Amino acid sequence: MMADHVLSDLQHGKAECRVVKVDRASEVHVLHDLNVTTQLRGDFATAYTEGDNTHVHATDTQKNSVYALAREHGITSPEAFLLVLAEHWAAQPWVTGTWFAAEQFTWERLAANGHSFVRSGQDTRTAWVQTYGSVDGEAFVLGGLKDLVVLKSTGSEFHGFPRDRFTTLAETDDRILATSVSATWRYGSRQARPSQEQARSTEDIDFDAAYDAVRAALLDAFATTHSLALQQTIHAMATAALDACADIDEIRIECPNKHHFLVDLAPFGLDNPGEVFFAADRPYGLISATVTRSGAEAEPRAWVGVG
Ligand SMILES: O=c1[nH]c(=O)c2[nH]c(=O)[nH]c2[nH]1
Repeated sequence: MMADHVLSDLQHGKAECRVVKVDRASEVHVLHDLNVTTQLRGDFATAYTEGDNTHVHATDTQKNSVYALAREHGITSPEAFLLVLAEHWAAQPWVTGTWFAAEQFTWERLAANGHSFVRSGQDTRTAWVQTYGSVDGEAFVLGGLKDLVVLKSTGSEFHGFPRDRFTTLAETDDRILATSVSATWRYGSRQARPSQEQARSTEDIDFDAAYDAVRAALLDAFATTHSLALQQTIHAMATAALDACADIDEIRIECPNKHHFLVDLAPFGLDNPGEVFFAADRPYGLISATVTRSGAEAEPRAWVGVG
């Protein structure tokens, strides 16, 4: 009976290792505050079928590796740190693939001295690295952000949509457009190799500069696009990001449409010329798209397991 069943998609690792690294090279300290998840793929089947753990790299060991490699290699950016983890784990026995994710929280240094900080920014930076094969196999790097909440109080319209017997939505040429942007982008494949030789090419990429350029482009496109639909704004943000950062080949954006409904104040003898809104929290529209640089190849393996 057992032989009829097929075991697949084995992965194990440690979720949400919170690591805070303080660079103390000068009196002006630098903080990196990450939430790291590790996952290994490989020849681990006998742990599942027989409880034989001979090949199982304990999730506790994976957690320890996060802290030890932070000390040995430092943390410059979430992407670079995940590449360090990938290089380490891809070289271990029985590992045929790896998957790492990180969130990075932002701290802003206070003016008083070099070692006091305030958490800043509601949005969170994200990154993923995954590898296929052992040391010289292929690796893919994604960067991103989530919870980037933006709103414009005019410059947004929505009309021309089909009407059927269930349609009640009024057409509008002036509404609030509000959303919480989740964006994930793929760095060009030349950057991503955990082997010694290819690791050098990852040094060519300034992941922090790329992140800053993409985030700024997303915000600028949101603000400056006169929107006829959130779909159009998403497309404008994605193309602006690709134009702003040559290091990325593909970007996925998902946006909830955070509806703001004009309140009918007529029962109170008041007009409402686009001033008083009810901010609904649910249900919300949910709109997404991927835009790939012209001529770049799609890399579905980069996105496996990335929600
Ligand atoms: O920008 C929008 N896109 C839609 O697809 C949609 N659907 C809807 O009801 N309102 C909106 N707004």
